[in-house]
Amino acid sequence: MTRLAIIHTGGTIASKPVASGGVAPQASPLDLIQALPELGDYTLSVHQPYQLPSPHITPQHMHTLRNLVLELAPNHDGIVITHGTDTLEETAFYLHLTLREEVSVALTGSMRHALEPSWDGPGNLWGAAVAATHPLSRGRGPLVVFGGDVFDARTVTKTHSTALDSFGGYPGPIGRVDSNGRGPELHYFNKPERMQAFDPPHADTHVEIMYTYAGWKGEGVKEALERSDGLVIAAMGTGNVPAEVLPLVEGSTKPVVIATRTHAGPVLPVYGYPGGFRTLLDAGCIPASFLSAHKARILLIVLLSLGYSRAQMMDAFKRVVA
Ligand SMILES: NC(=O)C[C@H](N)C(=O)O
Repeated sequence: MTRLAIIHTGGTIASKPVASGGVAPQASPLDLIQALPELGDYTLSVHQPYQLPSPHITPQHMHTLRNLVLELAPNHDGIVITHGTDTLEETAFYLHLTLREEVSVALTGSMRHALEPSWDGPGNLWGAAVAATHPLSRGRGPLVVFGGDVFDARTVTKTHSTALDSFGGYPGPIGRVDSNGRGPELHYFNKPERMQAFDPPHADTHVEIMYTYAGWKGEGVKEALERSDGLVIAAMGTGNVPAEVLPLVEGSTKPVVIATRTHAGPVLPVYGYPGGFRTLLDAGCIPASFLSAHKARILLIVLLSLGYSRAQMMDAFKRVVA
């Protein structure tokens, strides 16, 4: 039988109402497993390194998870990780950066909890189990499976705060898993680009994100650079910031990465006015390419923990989005 490991980390898929009000991740992993009889087709091993709402997940939790995946991979045909949806894409990207593509991992979660009439947990778990163990998935790196869509970990993002179909991203899904009435059918349209896996010793470097807005004069940049190991700025458009921000990052000894706050597209050195991305490049900033600010932060954490120089960081950011 196909050997499947399920790693439960919390999130709405593991949540139920709590006495203090609202819902929180408190359910036993067995509740979810029992809700999906199809898991009887697999030899299962069940793991729960922590049980957290995903806003409580830190990069160090991601690193623990990555080590657990490495431990389980040799004895399983696929690994599913259940996770809260709020930071699922950050964990998926950490795994994308730190696992070799042969390791078959699929992350999933749910938008409704088990006591709501439309609980999407079992269906999403089923899709993730099919994708994680399917021979066609091998070599595609960590995947995110949600509502039948299969996404690669680099481009996927949460696009809606409540809808069941809450994951998307640019350019979109790379595959689709459905039931044909007798069993699963998985199709791929695309293969994610991969790179060599980084092997960071830990993930506890401190990187902050600042978000640009019209009229920002760079309040907080100096303090953020003082207390952190590096900074990511979610800049406007192709990577531009108000003129006042330029002198604050110029010649910084800490790495400053520039991403775009738009939902898709790269940063590019088009504009040469003060604060235009061309001037930020001249000031020593590192382009995040197509990465969102929160994914650029994950990559910067990995590179800092490896002790990369600024030139090596520039190169790594280029290669992650080849
Ligand atoms: N749908 C969810 O899982 C959201 C939840 N707040 C979490 O990320 O843990």
